Amino acid sequence: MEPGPCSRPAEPGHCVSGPAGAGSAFPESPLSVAGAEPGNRPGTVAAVLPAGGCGERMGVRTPKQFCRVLERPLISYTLQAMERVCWIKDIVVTVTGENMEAMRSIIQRYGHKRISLAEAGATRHRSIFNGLKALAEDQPDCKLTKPEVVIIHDAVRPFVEEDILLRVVLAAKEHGCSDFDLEFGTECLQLALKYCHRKAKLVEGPPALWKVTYKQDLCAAEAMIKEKISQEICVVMNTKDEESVGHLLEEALRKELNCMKITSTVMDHIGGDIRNFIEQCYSFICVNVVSPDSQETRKLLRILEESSLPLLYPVVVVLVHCFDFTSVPLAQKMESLVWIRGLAKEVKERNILLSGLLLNYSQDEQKLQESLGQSAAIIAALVKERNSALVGQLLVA
Ligand SMILES: Nc1ccn([C@@H]2O[C@H](COP(=O)(O)OP(=O)(O)OP(=O)(O)O)[C@@H](O)[C@H]2O)c(=O)n1
Ligand SMILES: O=P(O)(O)OC[C@@H](O)[C@@H](O)[C@@H](O)CO
Repeated sequence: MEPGPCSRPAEPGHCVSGPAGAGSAFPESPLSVAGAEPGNRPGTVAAVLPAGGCGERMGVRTPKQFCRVLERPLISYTLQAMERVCWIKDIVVTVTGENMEAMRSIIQRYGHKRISLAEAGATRHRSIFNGLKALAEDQPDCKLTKPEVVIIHDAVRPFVEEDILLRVVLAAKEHGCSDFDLEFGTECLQLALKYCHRKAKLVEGPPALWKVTYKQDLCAAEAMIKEKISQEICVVMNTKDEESVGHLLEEALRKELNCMKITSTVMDHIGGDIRNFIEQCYSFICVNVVSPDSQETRKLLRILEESSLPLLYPVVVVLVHCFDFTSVPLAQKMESLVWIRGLAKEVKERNILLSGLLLNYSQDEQKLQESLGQSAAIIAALVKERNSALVGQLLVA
C-alpha cells in the first residue's frame, strides 16, 4: 500500500523548533527520567519516532518519511539506524491512520524489529505524546517495557549514530539540570520544564543529524548513503596467484580510490553468508570469472540474492573479463557475452546492479597499465554512482 498525502489540521497549534536530532522527552509519571543506575549504562530505554507529518515544505504528495531514497522509504533508514542500537528496547513509531498499513508493510518488507505503532496526532508534540502514552500503558496485554528514558527522534533524521543517542540518554539520566540550557536552548527545553517540571540538558549533536525538510534534502540524503555504502569493495578472483590480473586490478583500484577499503577473496572461498567475511560491503568486482557457463558468477549472485544486502541497498557487481584485445576481435567477444544483459535484467529485480567490463590483458605493459587504470576509473564510477542505467552494459577499458 502506498502512503497517502495528508492535510494540515485547521489549527496547526504551536510549532516547536529545537535542537537538532535526538532529544530526550521527559514525560510525567509513570515514566521517570531519573536514572536508577549510576555509571554509563543506558538502563531501560525506548524511543519514540514521530512520523505523522505531511512534509508540506517538501512540496510532494507523499509525506517525506515515505519518500524513496535509493528505492527505499526514508523512514526505513532511520529505523535501521535505531535498531542497530541494541540497548533501545522498544521503538514506537507514530503514524497517521491512513498511513498505518503502508508503515506495516515497510516494517515487514525490510524486516524491522522491535517496532510498535501508535496513531499520530495533529501536531508533532501530539504525535510524541501518543507514542509516550503507548509506552506508559498499563494494559495487561501491553508488550512494551516501561522505560526509564525515552529518546524522541524525528523519523526524518536518518543519520543518527549510537554515540549521540547514548550521550543524550546518559545526560537525561544523570543531569536533568542546566539553567544555561534553559536560557539559551530551545523552547523544547522550556516545554520540558513547564509540563514535566524537568530542567533539561542540551546535548550538542553532530552535523549528520540534520533533518530532511526540503526536496533537495532527499538528494543530499541519497548522496550521503551512496558515499557510505561505497566505502568498501571486494575483489573476487578465481586464482590465488599473486601475479594475477585480479591483483593488478586491485592495485589500480587502490590508487584510484585511495580512501576506500578494498578486500579480496578467491572465488572458491565464497559460500554461506557473505556477511561472514565481509561487513558492510555492497560492491563486488569479479575478475576473470566471466564465461558463458560461469557457475561461479551465478553462485555469487545467488548468495547475494539470498542475503539481506540488496534488500537494504543496491549492490553493485562488475564482471571483469580479461583478455588480449588483439587475440579476439572485440565485437566477437562482446557478442559472446551478451548473456550478461539477460542475467543483469534478472538480478536487477533483486536490487543487484550487474554490468560487464572488458579489460585489455595485453602483452604490451603500457597498454595493460592503461587498461587497468581505465578499468579502475570505470569501476569507481559504477560503485559511487550506482546508476541503474548502466545495468547490463558491457564497458570497454
Ligand atoms: N503532526 C505531526 C507533524 C510532524 N510529525 C513528525 O515530526 C518530525 C519533524 O517534523 P517536520 O520536519 O516539521 O515534519 P513535517 O511536519 O512533516 O514537515 P512540514 O513542517 O514541512 O510539513 C517528522 O518526522 C514528522 O513526520 C509528526 O509525527 N506528527
Ligand atoms: O520545523 P523545523 O524544521 O524547524 O523543526 C522541527 C523540530 O520541531 C523538530 O525537528 C525537533 O527535532 C526539534 O526538537
